Amino acid sequence: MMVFQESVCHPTLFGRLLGLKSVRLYHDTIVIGQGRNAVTLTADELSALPEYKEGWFSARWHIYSHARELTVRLLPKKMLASLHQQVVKTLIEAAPQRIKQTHLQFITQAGSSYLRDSHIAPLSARIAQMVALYSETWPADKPLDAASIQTLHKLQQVNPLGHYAEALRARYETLQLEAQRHFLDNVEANPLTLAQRQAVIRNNDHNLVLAAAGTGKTSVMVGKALSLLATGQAHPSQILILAYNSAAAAELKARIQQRATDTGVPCEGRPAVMTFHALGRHILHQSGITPALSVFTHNKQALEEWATEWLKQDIAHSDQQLHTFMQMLYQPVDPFRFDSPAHYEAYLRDTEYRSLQGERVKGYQALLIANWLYMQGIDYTYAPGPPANSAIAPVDFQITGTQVYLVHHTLDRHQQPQPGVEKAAYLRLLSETRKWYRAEQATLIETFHYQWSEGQLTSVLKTQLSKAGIRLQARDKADIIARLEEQNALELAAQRFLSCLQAIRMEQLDETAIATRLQQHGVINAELYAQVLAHFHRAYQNELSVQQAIDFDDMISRATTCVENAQWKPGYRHILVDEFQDISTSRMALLKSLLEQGPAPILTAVGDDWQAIYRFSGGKLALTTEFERYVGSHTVTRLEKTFRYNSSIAHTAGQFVMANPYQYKKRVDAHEQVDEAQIYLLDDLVYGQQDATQRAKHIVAAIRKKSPGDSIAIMARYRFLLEDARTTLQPLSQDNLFYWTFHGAKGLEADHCILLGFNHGKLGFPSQNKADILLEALLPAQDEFAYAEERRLFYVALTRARHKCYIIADPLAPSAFITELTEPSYQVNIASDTFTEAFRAVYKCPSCDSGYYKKRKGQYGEYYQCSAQPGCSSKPRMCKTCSAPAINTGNGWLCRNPAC
Ligand SMILES: Nc1ncnc2c1ncn2[C@@H]1O[C@H](COP(=O)(O)OP(=O)(O)OP(=O)(O)O)[C@@H](O)[C@H]1O
Repeated sequence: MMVFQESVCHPTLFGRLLGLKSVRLYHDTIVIGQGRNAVTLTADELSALPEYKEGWFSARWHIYSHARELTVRLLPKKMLASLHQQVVKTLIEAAPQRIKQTHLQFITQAGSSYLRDSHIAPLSARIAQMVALYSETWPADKPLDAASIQTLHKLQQVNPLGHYAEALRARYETLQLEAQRHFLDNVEANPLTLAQRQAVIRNNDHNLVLAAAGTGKTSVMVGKALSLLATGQAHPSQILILAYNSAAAAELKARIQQRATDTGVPCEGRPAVMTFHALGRHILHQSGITPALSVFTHNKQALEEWATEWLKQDIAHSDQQLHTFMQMLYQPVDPFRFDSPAHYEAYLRDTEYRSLQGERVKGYQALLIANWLYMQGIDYTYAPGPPANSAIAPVDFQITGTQVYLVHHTLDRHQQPQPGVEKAAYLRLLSETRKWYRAEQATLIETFHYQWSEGQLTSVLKTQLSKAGIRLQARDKADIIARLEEQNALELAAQRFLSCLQAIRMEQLDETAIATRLQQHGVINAELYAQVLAHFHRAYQNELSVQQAIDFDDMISRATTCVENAQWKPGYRHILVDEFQDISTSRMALLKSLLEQGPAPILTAVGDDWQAIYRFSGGKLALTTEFERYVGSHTVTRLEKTFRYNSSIAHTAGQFVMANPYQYKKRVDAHEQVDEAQIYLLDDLVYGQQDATQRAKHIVAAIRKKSPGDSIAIMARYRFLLEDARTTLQPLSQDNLFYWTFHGAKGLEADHCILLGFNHGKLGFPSQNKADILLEALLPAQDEFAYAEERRLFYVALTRARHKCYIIADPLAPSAFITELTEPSYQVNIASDTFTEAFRAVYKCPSCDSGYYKKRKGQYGEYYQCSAQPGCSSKPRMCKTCSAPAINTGNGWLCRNPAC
């Protein structure tokens, strides 16, 4: 450090009268002026030698730093000259040392370590300052020593550093690849590939290791942790490794320890390998916060009971809450938002609206009317049936024991029906209907869609019914609540609220954010829902404080607060995160707090955007795909060589996942090249009967015969399918036979995989279960490609197999994925001609266009039913000649089989 001899130079008398400033040298600083307005510069900040300028009666002094230029005037010549000489002398004397230090800093940050983004600007500025100070303004009469000149010259050649960063990093990598060659050859069972080595060596502030399935992410995690220890870059306690779940954490921990022993890397106090939750618990514990874990975390039933009871109390509390609840019980839907009546009908087919009275009604607005009538104590008959005269429209309600009828029209204020409905025809029918009721001397009460959208529906109903002489006598609230309980409505609503609550907590949404999300998703009554959900969230938090307990989300969010408030100081210098594609907003917040509050730690995030399958539990894929935006500038290393599966599986699985244009494009090379397709598509027919698990059993037996020692995994989207398979396969030896759900198979591998359950429908794959629009809006955003997450899940499933993958599917009701896989470009080995389009066309339901006719067994023998039922109620017969489905054309039954 440069230190000045203390001295001061006050302005001349004239200068003082003008209020000009003094200059003082104190320790290593130059202080200009006095008191609060004084400007302070350290000697280290000077970017050029100061300039002394003499005038007639006084002198002035110019000083330069990187950030500013200062001039002090009207100073006594002699005093300023002496002060100036001292500063110049100090700077000159310090030159060789300062240049050396700068060089050392350069070597440390850009030569013997990976140049970090955060080091570029400060180091670059430092070099620029040295160059400016010691080469540009250097006095000719005091030559700099040769070594310093040479060093300065070298530094000048790589500045600005930003331009040379990649070259410097490449140089570092080359040196490290050589220096750590032996270690990286042996740290895992197989020598690491070049990309794996680069992922180990690269230590930018933020590092994203973007991989594909089976490319050895685990090897990178193990190799990186041990390399940091072996090269002395970190002490074990300075490394934190975060795994997605405890099984993965345990496996990683054991593997690191084993490999450390095998390679002789000292690993006492081995790196912390844990889940985000375990880290949260650790931080809370160390911060002296040790609340119990809520009973809700391990007893879902207790949680649901609490939520149901809370809802019950809440609606019992006020009429307004009950009213709100009744509006929210079913998701409001606006027929005018559908582009055709067919789409609206399809939506209605999939949604069952059940009124308080118990009947199934045709739409949301009819439901509101039915429930309102019930709550007002008015007995009614729903859809009393059209009168004999078929020229009039059917009405919706008849008030029991009266000639009062009620019809709700889907018309807007301008008498416009919903899109796709012909206005003239609608109005003609309406006019006929009115005429008919008038002639019958019956009262026809009419309500309209616009009254609902303008919030007037119930007040209109009230006025109209009173006018028609119907007495309204509100039912007791307790009766209504009892009715809701009988119908399980409170319990179902509580379950729905709880799913939303989970998303709200993982996504860390407040009331405004909830409302915004709901509005963006076009949810009707978004603000009302937001209010109620925020109210429910507060009640939940309150309940946890009453229990003096926390849940898993708290474990992470409260730990984040502890780190942010400096209640707990992180000491990690390296943070490695596995399965980064699945981390949630709240986990990211904890990670960010560690990065911001720690000793400038280095983050290495290892993930595969193709394998993001945990959106339902908060996994936010955008954190990976928009890493720059969420995390910051970074270095990407791609692992694109797979060791698990062959080129056939790599081709089919890769093409399948990349059919979604929103996924990253990757070229996955397989270690093992094969000429023939190794993914087989098989039908589920065994001796003419459909039985997928029997088919699986035959395949297992065949594999066992040919390759007795090989492992086999039976895999399905749903656990219940695995249970069925287990029962069927029970007689076979269970050695080396595994049963995995597609989600549970993440990270696992087997020689052969048999995949089941590719039906069409809600419990098929892809699942056609329509997600709740509320939950959809609250979960992390996803791309618009249909079944994007299910598609990734299929990718995970396909890539578990080392050798062969057998897909068993129903050719009569293939799911969309199977139909897609039969395209020649996928190069799947299709082992049955039942998957041809011509064959499928025979079974395709012409009524709903999405289902297939499936054979079922009933008490009177076999019959066909559409796989989209209950949404589709098409009822084909079985052709007496060829057993294919036959449909009613209006002129008789026609077999769908063209060859019949
Ligand atoms: N450099 C290598 N040379 C040979 N085999 C390797 C190499 N790296 C990893 N492997 C092997 O590749 C297989 C897959 O590795 P690993 O399970 O780490 O992959 P992964 O990227 O985690 O896959 P997934 O994401 O699908 O779980 C393992 O059998 C592993 O031993």
